[in-house]
Amino acid sequence: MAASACTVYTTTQSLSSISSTPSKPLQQRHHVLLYSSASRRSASKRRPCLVTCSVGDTVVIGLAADSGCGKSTFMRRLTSVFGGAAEPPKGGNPDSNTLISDTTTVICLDDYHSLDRTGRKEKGVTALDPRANDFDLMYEQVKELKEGKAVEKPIYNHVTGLLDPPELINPPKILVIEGLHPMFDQRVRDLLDFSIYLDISNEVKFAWKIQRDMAERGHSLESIKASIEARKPDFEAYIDPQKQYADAVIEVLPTQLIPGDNEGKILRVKLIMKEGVKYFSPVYLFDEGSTVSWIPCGRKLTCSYPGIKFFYGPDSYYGHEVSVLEMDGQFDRLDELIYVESHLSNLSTNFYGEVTQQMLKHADFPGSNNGTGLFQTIVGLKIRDLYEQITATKASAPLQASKA
Ligand SMILES: Nc1ncnc2c1ncn2[C@@H]1O[C@H](COP(=O)(O)OP(=O)(O)OP(=O)(O)O)[C@@H](O)[C@H]1O
Ligand SMILES: O=C(CO)[C@H](O)[C@H](O)COP(=O)(O)O
Repeated sequence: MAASACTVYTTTQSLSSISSTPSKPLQQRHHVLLYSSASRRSASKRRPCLVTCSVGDTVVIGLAADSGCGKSTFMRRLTSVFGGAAEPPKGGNPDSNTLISDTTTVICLDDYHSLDRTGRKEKGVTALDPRANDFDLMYEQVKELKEGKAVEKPIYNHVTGLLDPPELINPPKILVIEGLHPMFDQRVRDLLDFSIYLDISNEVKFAWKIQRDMAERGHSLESIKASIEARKPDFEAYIDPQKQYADAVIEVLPTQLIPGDNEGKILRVKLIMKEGVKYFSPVYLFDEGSTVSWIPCGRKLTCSYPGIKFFYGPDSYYGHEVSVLEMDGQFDRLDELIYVESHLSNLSTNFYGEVTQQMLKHADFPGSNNGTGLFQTIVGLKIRDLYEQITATKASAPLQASKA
């Protein structure tokens, strides 16, 4: 990685001298944030790095999905690929949505809600509606972080439904912005080095919501149905269209191995990978560019009913050339995944069996026995590879320039 340490700033140094002048005063754009004016003022300031920071080295990843679609689980798999645990900022707001590890910082875009729960109710808008979100601030802060500058990011408190005073976010090596709208605003989209969309079909979303909200949160079946229905129009208008911009889409559908199944327990999962994306080369099964249908069950892979079926082939997705890897069914024995792994190529692993090792390490995470866990792990490894390629390119750039 390029060892381009930036200036060590002091807290007394004028902020305007170290950050570009915004097009309009930040205070003006904050008028709908509901926390106190003192904390609002501090949110509008960008605090410089207090120790050292790297300039423009932050790789930015976008992860879009509706609520309850597995973003947190995916993030836990991703941060694990880089090693070390991800934790909320130390000594900060206990209801912070941010997760920090040695390499990654994951920020939740719910923190850019410009209307709190009451505000949304009064205005009759959902959190999915762009009018309930501050895209100007999101753009400015993601840009600042990408440029190696620290920001004071607001916090949306899911416990109280209020906007809490902001928290300091230092520029990490990898910034993940996860939530409802990472690809909605073109300015934010253009800052992303890689983007992922978790596309959970309505049937599966419903099954997962029931599992979680009935078992863990005590909601009734009727209230879950009502909340899904209420979100649908805005989901279709503002969230779902973002998948056309994603570099990788993980699509989760009911199985086709059991006709008429609507339990949502056995899943058909597709990994849709865009061709021609810089620093990203799609994974393939057996032979790159061919169309392959594969049932691995037999002597080397234990499969109980209804078995496992893989598919791989080229396709078109929103007018883009893509490669699709699909897995229908679930593993009986996770250690046998090595057999499947050995038939996949371009996995960007550091050693043979790394995918299987990662999956075994997190066998207790939801989706570990099916394509959701497998493809999330693979995308995590591809992101590590992308990060390593970007930083290697940056590190060699001054060398190339000095040779010229
Ligand atoms: N791959 C999976 N297989 C089965 N169930 C899953 C899977 N991923 C997530 N779930 C279910 O969905 C629930 C929500 O998952 P998770 O917390 O990762 O989603 P989220 O998108 O971060 O949710 P939220 O935005 O509401 O915080 C889990 O508790 C689990 O019940
Ligand atoms: O879609 C969501 C993203 O997670 C939430 O519903 C949104 O952030 C509002 O949160 P809450 O329901 O806690 O007020």
